[in-house]
Amino acid sequence: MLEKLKQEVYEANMLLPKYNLVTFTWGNVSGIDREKNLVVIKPSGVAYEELTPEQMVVLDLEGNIVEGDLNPSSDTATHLVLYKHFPEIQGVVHTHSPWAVTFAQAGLDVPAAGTTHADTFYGPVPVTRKMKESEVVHDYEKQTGDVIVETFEERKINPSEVPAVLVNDHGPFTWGKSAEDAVHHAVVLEEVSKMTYHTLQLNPHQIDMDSYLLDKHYLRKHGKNAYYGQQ
Ligand SMILES: O=C(CO)[C@@H](O)[C@@H](O)COP(=O)(O)O
Repeated sequence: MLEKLKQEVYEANMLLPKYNLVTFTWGNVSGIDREKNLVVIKPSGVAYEELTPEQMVVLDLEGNIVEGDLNPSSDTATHLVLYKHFPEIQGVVHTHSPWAVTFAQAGLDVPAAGTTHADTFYGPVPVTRKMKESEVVHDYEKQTGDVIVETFEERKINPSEVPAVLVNDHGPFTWGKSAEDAVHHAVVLEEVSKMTYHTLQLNPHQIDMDSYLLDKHYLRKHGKNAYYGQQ
């Protein structure tokens, strides 16, 4: 079942070591079939060198395993919350990539500091609030997803325009129109986090780019005015 999606999700997972986004097994990618409402995700704790498409785990949106011999990623419940609340997304990525984690651990947004950022993210990549003890001890992974959704709702951020978040004290989640697209956003987030960290060292003032430049760079690649199609 879902052999094509399993292959796509497997290939997207293998992009994480290719782009140096994971150490050991600190990351996972999933994809969804929106017609069947089934999610395919990396199994928990399996080394990338040993990963195969057949090992991908299939679940329904309530987290019931439909197919697979291995345990799904421990972050599965967070992925499921994102699929339920952001209906336009088809892939989700979680990593512990170091520059994005640096901002998450500092409890800071990644500000929109230049055009590299603006080509992909239409504004700062937000950091969530810290999680409460009750949220950590009970249903931690689902509550992680809930805190991400809360952040986008409270700050009125469109998840299609900013397809990434930093979970406070933890790390990045990204999403996209496919599993591969979500990995693309994870790569860009890591690169802009690194650049912005260094920019802040050189000049901690006036780091936010002008809104007209943000508009120019984001809108020429995305939305109805995109002149060379959707990215
Ligand atoms: O967030 C964490 C650990 O803090 C997990 O994403 C990471 O260890 C990967 O777990 P899985 O192997 O996907 O279960």
